[in-house]
Amino acid sequence: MDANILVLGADNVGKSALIVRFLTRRFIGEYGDLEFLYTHSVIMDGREQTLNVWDAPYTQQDQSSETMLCEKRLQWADGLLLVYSICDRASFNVVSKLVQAIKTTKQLLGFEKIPMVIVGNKRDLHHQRIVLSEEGRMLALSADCQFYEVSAADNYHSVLGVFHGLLDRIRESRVSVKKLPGIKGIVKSMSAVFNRRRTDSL
Ligand SMILES: Nc1nc2c(ncn2[C@@H]2O[C@H](COP(=O)(O)OP(=O)(O)OP(=O)(O)O)[C@@H](O)[C@H]2O)c(=O)[nH]1
Repeated sequence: MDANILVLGADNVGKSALIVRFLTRRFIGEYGDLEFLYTHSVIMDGREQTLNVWDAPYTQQDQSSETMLCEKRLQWADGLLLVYSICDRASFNVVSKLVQAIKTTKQLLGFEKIPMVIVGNKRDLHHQRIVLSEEGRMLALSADCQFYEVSAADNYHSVLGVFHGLLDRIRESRVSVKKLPGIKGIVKSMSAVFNRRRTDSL
């Protein structure tokens, strides 16, 4: 399975840190503020898979648009990772706004539901915590997605869990789309019934 993962969130919440931790197991401290598209092969369930991870900045245009901010990005993405910092209330508000904007964009453009996870990063800074875990959990519940609190600085395995959780959801969504019969499937099953009748009556 190949997958495109779009990482969204306010500045300085640790988007690059999470991606670099996942891809290299390392936390290097400073990442610059460039926009990056990372392509990486991982072995999951014994199979090689290609992941494209887009570290997308939160632009002026995103901030001014309530609805269509993500149109092109949503078209590209198979899964979304929305990140805030537990020490930064404004970054949590950005994720709430993104959830709303994604919902509206999907409704307006008739997109399929895109698998998504919400991540509260910088868990190691619990003494500076401003956003309660409960608030993150409630937001994820309202967005019908999974919620994680992690520290890109402290813990590789929890970051790995975030990406694997999202990849599982992407895989599940592909299976459920395949299960829908679609028009071809319906025609196929109807002709199977008619053919059986015809052969039965011979
Ligand atoms: N204590 C702590 N610091 C972190 C953690 N994750 C990232 N940081 C720090 O937070 C700062 C911002 O991290 P980045 O990964 O550059 O954040 P970003 O969201 O990609 O930021 P932009 O490039 O501005 O969009 C850096 O100084 C990181 O070292 C974390 O889990 N804990």
